Amino acid sequence: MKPILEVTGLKKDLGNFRLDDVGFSLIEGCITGFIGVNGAGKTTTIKLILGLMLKDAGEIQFFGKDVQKNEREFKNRIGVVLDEGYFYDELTMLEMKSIVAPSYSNWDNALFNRHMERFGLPLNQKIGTLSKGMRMKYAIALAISHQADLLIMDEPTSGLDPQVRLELMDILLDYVKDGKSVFLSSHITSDLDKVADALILIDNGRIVFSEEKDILLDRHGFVKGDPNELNEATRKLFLTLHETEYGFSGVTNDKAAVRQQMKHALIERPTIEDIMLGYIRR
Ligand SMILES: Nc1ncnc2c1ncn2[C@@H]1O[C@H](COP(=O)(O)OP(=O)(O)OP(=O)(O)O)[C@@H](O)[C@H]1O
Repeated sequence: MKPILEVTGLKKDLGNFRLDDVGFSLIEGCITGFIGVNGAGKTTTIKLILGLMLKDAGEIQFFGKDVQKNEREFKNRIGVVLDEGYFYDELTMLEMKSIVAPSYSNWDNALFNRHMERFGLPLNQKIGTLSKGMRMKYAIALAISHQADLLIMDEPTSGLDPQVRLELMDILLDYVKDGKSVFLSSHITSDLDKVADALILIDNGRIVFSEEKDILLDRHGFVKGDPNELNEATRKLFLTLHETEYGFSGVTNDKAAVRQQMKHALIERPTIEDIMLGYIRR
C-alpha cells in the first residue's frame, strides 16, 4: 500500500495552542478519519497541509513530492471541502461551477454533471436556496470533478441529519472504489465506525495514534463486569473506567490481561468514540 500524503515533524505555534511534531501518512485507496475533540488541532493541521496557514517546521509530501514546491500540481490533484461559506448565494449551482472550473487544468464537465445528477442537485437552483445537506453534496461535486486523487474534508458531517450523513458516507465509499483517497476530519466518530479504513487521533496538538481501524478495534475492548473484580492491579488495565455499586464498564487496550485477571468480565467490541475518549487528556 502506497502512501499518498506524508506529513512529518509539522509544527505551528499559535500562542495559546501549539501543534507539536505532527506526523502521519495517508494510504492510497483509503478513507482516513482524523479524529479529536473540539480544539484538538484538526483544522489547523488541514490548513497547514493546504498552505492556508504557514508552518513553523515540518515536511508535507504528496506522492513523494514537497507540496510547497509543487503547489500547482498538488492543488490540481486534491479536492477540498472546508466549510459551506465560500459560495455566492445569489448564483445558481451552474453559474458557481463556471467560476470554479477554470482554476483546474483537468476539470471534467461530464463527470461534474454525472455527480450533480446522482446527488439530485438541479443545476439551475440558486445556492442560497439549498439545504445544508444539498450544499455539502454540491461542495463535494465541485471538489471531485477534476479527477482529484485525494479529497480532504474538514468536519463535513457536522450539522447534517443521519439520513444525509449516511448518503454522504456512501458517496465517499464510491469515490475510493477506484483507488482514490479521502482524509476526513470529524469529532462525530459514529460515521467513521462505518466507513473509515484508518484512524488518526490528535489531542492537544499531538498525534496520539495513527492506525488501521480494524487493528485498533481488535486491540481494544469495552469491558463490563462486577465491581468485585476491580482491584489496584486490574484497574490499571483500563484507559477509562466508570464504576457504580452495581457494576463497572471501561475501555482496555489489553484484552488478554483482562481475560486472564477478570474471569467473569464481559468484553465487547468498542466504538471509535469509546477508544478516542480513552486517550484524551482532560
Ligand atoms: N489563527 C489562530 N490564532 C490563534 N489560535 C488559533 C488560530 N486558529 C486556531 N487557533 C486555536 O488552535 C486550537 C486548535 O484549533 P483547531 O480549529 O485546529 O481545532 P479542531 O480540532 O479543528 O477543533 P474543532 O473540532 O472545534 O473544529 C484552538 O484552541 C484554537 O482556538
